[in-house]
Amino acid sequence: MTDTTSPDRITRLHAYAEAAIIEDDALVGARLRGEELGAPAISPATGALLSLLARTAGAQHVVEIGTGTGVSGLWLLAGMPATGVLTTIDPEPEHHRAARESFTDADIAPGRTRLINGAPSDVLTRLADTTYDLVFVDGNLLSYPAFVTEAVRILRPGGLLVVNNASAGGTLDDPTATDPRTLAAREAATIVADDDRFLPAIIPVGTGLLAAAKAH
Ligand SMILES: C[S@@+](CC[C@H](N)C(=O)[O-])C[C@H]1O[C@@H](n2cnc3c(N)ncnc32)[C@H](O)[C@@H]1O
Repeated sequence: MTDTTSPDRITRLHAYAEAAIIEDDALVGARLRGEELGAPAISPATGALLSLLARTAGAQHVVEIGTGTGVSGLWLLAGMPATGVLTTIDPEPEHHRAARESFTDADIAPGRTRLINGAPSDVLTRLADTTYDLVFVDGNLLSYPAFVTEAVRILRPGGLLVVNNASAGGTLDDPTATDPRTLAAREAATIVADDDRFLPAIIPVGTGLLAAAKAH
């Protein structure tokens, strides 16, 4: 009988999940801008899953931490209703300029995106409690505990928290890894795991997604 848990098979399945997603010209352009500016984007399969989650959550009001050049934003917008608004935060003005180009290329109406340039930890504290349908956390791993704490606060009941790079680049499950990035990713996961209002799951796509639904 085939061993469905063999490392080879899992690696092939991951490769298939990524290769099965064909990105359109706007996404390809956004990804290229990210490579040029050193802002690595989520993987295609992660993007497809973000769209799926946004659509199933009926996400009208979405917050993204770590805009980059707009790859994850485009995937989120693709799953949101046409009236949905993406609020996306990044400290780098150059990344926001590139993301604006990406959104324009994809014919995203200007009113559908709110790009806030600033330190995400500061900007997040200004967002209202229990308002947002979905919060996508990306960007600086060291700040994940602060981001997740704020995300928990601003999500509405029934809202969805999605944390990118939940494996901290693959070190999270290594008990000997005690570097600050791994510790921060563990702390962020623990905040969610210890909060009885959340139903979490780790999804092995890209570098790992932590998804958690807030109780109604
Ligand atoms: C990995 S890229 C984001 C990629 C984007 N989410 C995507 O998939 O298209 C990380 C972004 O986080 C931003 N960033 C830098 N420092 C940050 C911080 N302290 N907090 C949050 N984001 C930060 C960077 O400017 C960069 O645009």
